[in-house]
This record gives sequence, structure tokens and C-alpha cells, in this order.
Amino acid sequence: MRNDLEVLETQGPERPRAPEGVVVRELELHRDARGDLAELYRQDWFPDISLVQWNVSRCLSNSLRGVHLHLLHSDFLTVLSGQFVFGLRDLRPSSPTCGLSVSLELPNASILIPPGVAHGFHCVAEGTLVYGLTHPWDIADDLACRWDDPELGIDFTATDPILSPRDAAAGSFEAMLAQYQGR
Ligand SMILES: Cc1cn([C@H]2C[C@H](O)[C@@H](COP(=O)(O)OP(=O)(O)O[C@H]3O[C@@H](C)C(=O)[C@@H](O)[C@H]3O)O2)c(=O)[nH]c1=O
Repeated sequence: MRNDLEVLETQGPERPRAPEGVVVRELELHRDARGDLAELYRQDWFPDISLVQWNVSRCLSNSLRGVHLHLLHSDFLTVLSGQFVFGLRDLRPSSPTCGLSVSLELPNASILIPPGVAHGFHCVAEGTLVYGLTHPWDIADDLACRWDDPELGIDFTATDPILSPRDAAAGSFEAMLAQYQGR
């Protein structure tokens, strides 16, 4: 298993630069005649956080979750199957990458998303994600905005995706930013 934080910094065109504090780890697949095995999570990979809740999210093709923004908690997500495009936008004023928007495809990989980085994911091909949270889920820590707001600047490569009623009714990026700044 390699920690891709440094890799992200030097990867150039292969994978766009991600917001500061976002960590992408490739799953190291140990293949044999039965299939494969990969370590999903070790606490010592991220000594500064601990994950207190785990979710599984099964997603239909052309569904999209987000864009959400957490004030408090980090998400540590792993793509188990299918194909996903993750969109990220750094809103943290003190971050060296504040304002950066990026979309990443993460086959066989995990991603740690810190608070203050707005994010969502488009399921391009039906699949499953598991994710850990650093705090118990609380709707008050789950701000939202429209995934296709041009001000957000994220290309999810999606057309008319399936959304939750909450995400479909979410407000503008500007309104979410104002909520974040006024927290
Ligand atoms: C996230 C979550 C939802 N729920 C419930 C609330 C609701 O009835 C149902 C579906 O919830 P949501 O529509 O909020 O789920 P979803 O839109 O998939 O929410 C997720 O989106 C991605 C982008 C993230 O960033 C995650 O942190 C989380 O916010 O599941 C829980 O009981 N526990 C949880 O931890």
C-alpha cells in the first residue's frame, strides 16, 4: 500500500492535484486463483484521525450524491466496485489550495476528504462504496449545494443524474459558501 499524498504532488498530468489534506491511496490487490485481497484501512495510516462510523453506499448507474460539505467530520471512502467520478472543491480560507476544484476517477482506491472540502460523487457504472466517518453522522454537519452550479466549477461528467430529493432541492454554491463562512 502506498500513501499517495506525495504522489499527488508529483503526478502531473496523470492525476490532477487534489486539495491540501485530501489523501488518495491505491488499493494494493493481492491476487491469486481465488480472487484478491486488499487492506482497506489501518489506523496508523492516519494517526491524527479515528473513524467512528462506517457506511456502505450502493449506487445505481448515473446516480450522483452531493455536493455536500462537512464542517466537522472527514470521510474516508473506498470504491469497492463500479466506476465513480469524485468532485472536490476546497473552501477552506487557510488552505494553500483554497478555491481549487478537481474531479478524480478512483478505481481501486480510497480517498480521505477533510472538512471544508465540498464533495460529491457521480456513479458512472453501478457500484459500491464503503466509507468511514470521523464523527457520528449528523445532518447538521452535512451542508449541500447543487451539483451542477457553474460557480462550483466541478465537472462530474454527468447528464441528468439520479439525485436524492434533498440534493435535487439543494441551493446554490454561493448560499452554501455563505453558510460555511458564517458558521
Ligand atoms: C450519511 C447517512 C445517512 N443516513 C440516512 C439519512 C437518509 O435517510 C438516508 C440517505 O441519506 P443521504 O441522502 O444524506 O445520503 P447521501 O446523499 O449518500 O450522503 C452522503 O453523501 C456523500 C456525498 C457524502 O459526502 C457523505 O458524507 C454523505 O453526506 O440515509 C444515515 O442514517 N446515516 C448516515 O450516516
